[in-house]
Amino acid sequence: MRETWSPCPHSISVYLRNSKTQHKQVGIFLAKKTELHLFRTQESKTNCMPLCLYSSAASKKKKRKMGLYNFVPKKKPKVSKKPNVSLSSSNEQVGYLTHSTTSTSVKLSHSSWPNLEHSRSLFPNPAEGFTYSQFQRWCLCLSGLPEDKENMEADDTLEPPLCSCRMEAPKNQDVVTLAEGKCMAVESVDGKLSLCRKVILKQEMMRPSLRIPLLVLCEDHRAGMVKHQSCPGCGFFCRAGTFMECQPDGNISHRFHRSCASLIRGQVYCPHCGEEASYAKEVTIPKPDCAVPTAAVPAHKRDTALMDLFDSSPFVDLLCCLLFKTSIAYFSRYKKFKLPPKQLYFSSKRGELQRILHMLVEGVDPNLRMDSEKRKTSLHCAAEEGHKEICHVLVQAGANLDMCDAEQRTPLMYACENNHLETVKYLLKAGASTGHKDMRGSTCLHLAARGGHTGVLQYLVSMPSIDINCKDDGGWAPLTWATENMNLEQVKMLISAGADVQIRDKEENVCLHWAAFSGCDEIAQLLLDKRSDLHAVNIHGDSPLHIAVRQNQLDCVMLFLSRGADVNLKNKDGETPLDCCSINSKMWTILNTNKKLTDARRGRDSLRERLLCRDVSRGYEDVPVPCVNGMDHEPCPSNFKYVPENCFTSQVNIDENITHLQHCSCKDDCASSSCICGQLSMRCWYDKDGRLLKEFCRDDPPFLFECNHACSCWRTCRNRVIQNGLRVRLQVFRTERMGWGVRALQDIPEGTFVCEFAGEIISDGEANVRENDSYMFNLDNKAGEVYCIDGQFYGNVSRFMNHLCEPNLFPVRVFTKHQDMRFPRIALYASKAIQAGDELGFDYGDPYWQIKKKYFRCQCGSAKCRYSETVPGQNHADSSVRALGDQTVAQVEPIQSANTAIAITQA
Ligand SMILES: C[S@@+](CC[C@H](N)C(=O)[O-])C[C@H]1O[C@@H](n2cnc3c(N)ncnc32)[C@H](O)[C@@H]1O
Repeated sequence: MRETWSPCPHSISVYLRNSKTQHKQVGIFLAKKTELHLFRTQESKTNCMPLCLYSSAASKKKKRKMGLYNFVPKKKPKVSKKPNVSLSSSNEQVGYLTHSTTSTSVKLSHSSWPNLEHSRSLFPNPAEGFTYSQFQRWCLCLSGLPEDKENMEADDTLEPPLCSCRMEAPKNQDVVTLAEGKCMAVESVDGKLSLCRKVILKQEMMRPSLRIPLLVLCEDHRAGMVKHQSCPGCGFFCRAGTFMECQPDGNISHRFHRSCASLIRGQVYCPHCGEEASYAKEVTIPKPDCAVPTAAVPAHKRDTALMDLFDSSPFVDLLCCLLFKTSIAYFSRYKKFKLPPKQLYFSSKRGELQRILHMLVEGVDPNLRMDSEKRKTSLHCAAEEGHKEICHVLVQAGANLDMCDAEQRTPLMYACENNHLETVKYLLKAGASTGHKDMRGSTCLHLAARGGHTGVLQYLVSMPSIDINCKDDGGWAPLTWATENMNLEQVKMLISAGADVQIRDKEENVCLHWAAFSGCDEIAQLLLDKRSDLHAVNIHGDSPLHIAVRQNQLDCVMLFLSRGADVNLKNKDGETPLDCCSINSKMWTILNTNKKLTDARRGRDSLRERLLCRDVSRGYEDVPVPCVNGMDHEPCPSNFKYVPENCFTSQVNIDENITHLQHCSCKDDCASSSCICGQLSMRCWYDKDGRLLKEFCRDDPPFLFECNHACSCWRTCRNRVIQNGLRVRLQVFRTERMGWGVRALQDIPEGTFVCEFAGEIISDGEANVRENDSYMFNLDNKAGEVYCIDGQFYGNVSRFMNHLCEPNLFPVRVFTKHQDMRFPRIALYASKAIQAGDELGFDYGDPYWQIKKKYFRCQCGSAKCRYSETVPGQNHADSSVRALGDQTVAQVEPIQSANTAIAITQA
């Protein structure tokens, strides 16, 4: 047995030497300012009981040598006054305590531990094999914490620690196995760290620094250890670069980093020999020819990714995975102290990393819930406190990232709520889900927005999986929270990340209502610039102006009035904004003046854009489709029934047989699917945002086949877009010359699915006998009976879309639930980037205009208009308006009527 064990930082280990000069650890000391407590190791059954030391008369004073544990103080103590435990009354020293953090050395004599006989009976039998255990001082001391610097500084017995470069520990098969028989040394070469993975020949372990566990080393590094070439401060081998060298005598030199010198009471000492470091010289070691390749750092992918996060700690950076695993294996052989499992939670709260490691080694369940703490786990607690490293250790030990506590919150939610950006980053990179909702329906994004944590919010919105418009139980989206909190920066960030300014809460308030409520005119202005509806009303009929007046938010009131807010708008109680403030107040005067001016301009104002209907879809779409008219007195169209999808009004047998389809097995992308008939490609044409890929041919678009119930993919698979319905904010508006039209209320990127052309599917025969063909879209099926979609009686928002000679939409035939080629769905996609406010339209096609040009000309107003030339004898300007729902059989022959149905251009 060698005399080779060394304590880790913060620990105080006590060793006994028997008559054969063997050392035996008998307990752990907890040092406080004025007292020492010795706790028994595993051989004794009772924990935390002060004990006394076994006395050995054979102990004699020896010179303190580096690399060897000994039981006497240094011959020439550098910094020491009398130990605070008065100890020896004779030469019968029995123990030497090394406290490596504070470099405290304490001599013990049996005179200070009078109950000698009692203690002896509790000690292990020296005949038994040696065991080793190391614990942090604070691990066992409920009152003393690891960084109890005050206590440490006050200790009068400070003395520099010595290195253990020449010590060797017995081999440990677990460590060798986990190190895969490769060297665990870390080299510092010109400031860069690299992990040596050379094959080891000897399995005995060494310890370059007391801060790290015992390592197995290759022959090269073993030799380097013996030559004191590793720095005892950090444990890295000083291979090349600038280091300090202490030369206590001519033959030997001790290398260390300047910053790793031992500092005691303002004095620096060599961390190898304890000599004053002022004698040490700075040396620059040239790079060796065969430096360890830097690429040889840990292989495990996940850990490598996670280690990137630990930039504050180079040691954890490089060795986290490897050493954690070896530590686990190492410590697991020496289970000595049992802490109650709940301690894991409290240690996670306090950031007690090493204690957590011990407990996990002891087998404490990292997913243990604390009933008294809302059933949180330790990971919840570490995330809440922002202890990133502890989160990592817990996750490595098997903690469930997405475990929910009693409030249905995940650890990530706590990190977000408490603004721990680094922990948030770590948990997300480790795979935490962003989609969870707590008991109030809040997601991480809500919590970050609610708390005003801009950094966390910014990071979250950059995650592809995030649903930026997700609502909590109050119907509030993150943008609503940011608006209510008056956080302009967050509002800007959320809007630029795609947040919907028109999103409504449970009371139908839009964000502008909340900006009015909180009185932030800058945010209100931003929302209005992003086309938020100034006249949106909530379930009480209150407009943002009502709210701003009631809250006495003068700046917002002025802004709304300057933007044309309606001072005469009545809410459900019949109140105008003027009724919401006290007569003759400043607010009242402003509003009253505005009202007078408004009334004076009534004639012109009567044609100002009015909201005719909040949602022409009557709630059938996921997003409302408002209808406004600022052009004439035409009321909201009501002569059709809104249908979000195609419908049949006569008996049609759709072939729903899709068993001949090879089921799609996509997970991330659907490109693997095969065709159904040898001609049709079932390739997924959508990108991760559900937009058509750039290479999708717009001039001659192929059929699209979306995944359906027969596929083996998830409902969330990316090859499902049009089946998810309308997602884009649209508005029906009165155009100047083309009757009703549709405009975008938001920016729409190219390739986005905008809406489906939905209506009543009728046969060609039926189309021929219908009087009005203005809303027909020819399905142009090649085989079997010919069908078209008529939006006249049954239709969705697309029935209002006009022809544009410079279209911004193009139609594509899409199949979702069936593959009956007679009945494709017609999906309209953005052919270019569309800005909020732009009218939306597609090309009705040449065949349409060949017939229609006899009756009216195109009014799209484009400089590139192809169908605007006047046909002699026709009053085209008038006919265009007449054509909107007025076209009769008299104007278009039935057979022509069917032929002029809008068709996909290329078809
Ligand atoms: C599908 S509807 C479009 C909605 C229609 N504007 C309305 O008010 O209901 C098609 C009809 O709109 C009119 N229209 C569409 N695009 C036009 C254009 N570029 N020029 C003139 N009229 C157009 C024609 O009367 C056409 O028959």
